[in-house]
Amino acid sequence: MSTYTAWTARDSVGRIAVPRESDDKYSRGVLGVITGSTMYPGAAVIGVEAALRTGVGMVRYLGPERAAGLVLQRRPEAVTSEGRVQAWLMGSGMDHVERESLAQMVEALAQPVPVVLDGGALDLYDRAAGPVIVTPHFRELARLLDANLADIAAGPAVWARRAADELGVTVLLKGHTTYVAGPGISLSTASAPSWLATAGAGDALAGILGSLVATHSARIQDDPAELARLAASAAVLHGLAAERASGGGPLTILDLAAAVPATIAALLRD
Ligand SMILES: NC(=O)C1=CN([C@@H]2O[C@H](COP(=O)(O)OP(=O)(O)OC[C@H]3O[C@@H](n4cnc5c(N)ncnc54)[C@H](OP(=O)(O)O)[C@@H]3O)[C@@H](O)[C@H]2O)[C@@H](O)CC1
Ligand SMILES: Nc1ncnc2c1ncn2[C@@H]1O[C@H](COP(=O)(O)OP(=O)(O)O)[C@@H](O)[C@H]1O
Repeated sequence: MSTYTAWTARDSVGRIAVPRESDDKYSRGVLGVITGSTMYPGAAVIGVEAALRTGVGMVRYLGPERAAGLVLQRRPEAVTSEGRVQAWLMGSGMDHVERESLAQMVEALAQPVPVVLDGGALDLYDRAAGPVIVTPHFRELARLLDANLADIAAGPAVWARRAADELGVTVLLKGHTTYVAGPGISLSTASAPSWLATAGAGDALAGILGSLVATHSARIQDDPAELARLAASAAVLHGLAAERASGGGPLTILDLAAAVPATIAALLRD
């Protein structure tokens, strides 16, 4: 039996790193990003956009050339040179079989920093030297565990917990309700409108989470359960930004990303 604690907007406020006077771009945290592919470059653009909108010192984007060009066109703030990072985000918009960035991902995974594994990089969890969070939807979790999709859809809370225990990582299982299971911790949140069921929504969540992880890298090393709290906070932010972008109607994912700064400002104010 898995008992989940509801994670709220109020709980999430403490997971937003507000810069101090003494901060610079490096001390705030640098997120390394290896996402997108020649086939799906849009996922890279969305993830980087969402990460920057969430507030991080720098994004280093190291994905395929076509995606890098589009990322830079949209976000010239992104840096495409290698260098030190406080966390990695990888896999969104990547085919899990034909991974053109596999060598870069394996090299990055050898670094002992926290890593967010999404989409086509989920199964690389056992190659990571640092703390890992995986962010599957139902179908991806079924593939990862070699389980039945219908069983997962019928009991996502139980399956998120089971996946965390079996794989030895923190799991964020996506859906109308998001379930997060980590070491000794199970959290759930359902702050998102169903308008969020649109392509690219998961890529934005991964970017928001990457940003929160990069700005709390040291805290995660000290307390492994912190990764779950950050993940639940990312899902809350994602849901509230979706609500703001939607206003009761349809939304696009870049509108969601654009709504993240005001969502954070409102959370910090209230
Ligand atoms: N902006 C970007 O760059 C974005 C890029 N993205 C990336 O795109 C890639 C390919 O995504 P995709 O959904 O096309 O994957 P695909 O393996 O064909 O199908 C997976 C399953 O879905 C089902 N299914 C599909 N269509 C269906 C339908 N009309 N109606 C009902 N079912 C349908 C289909 O079921 P089947 O047809 O087999 O019954 C299959 O089992 C992926 O790598 C993702 O990361 C996303 O992150 C979004 C934003
Ligand atoms: N019906 C829904 N209500 C609320 N949120 C949803 C709903 N369906 C999907 N979502 C959210 O949208 C996102 C979809 O992620 P994902 O399936 O990875 O999409 P994509 O691959 O298109 O980016 C997740 O954050 C999920 O929680």
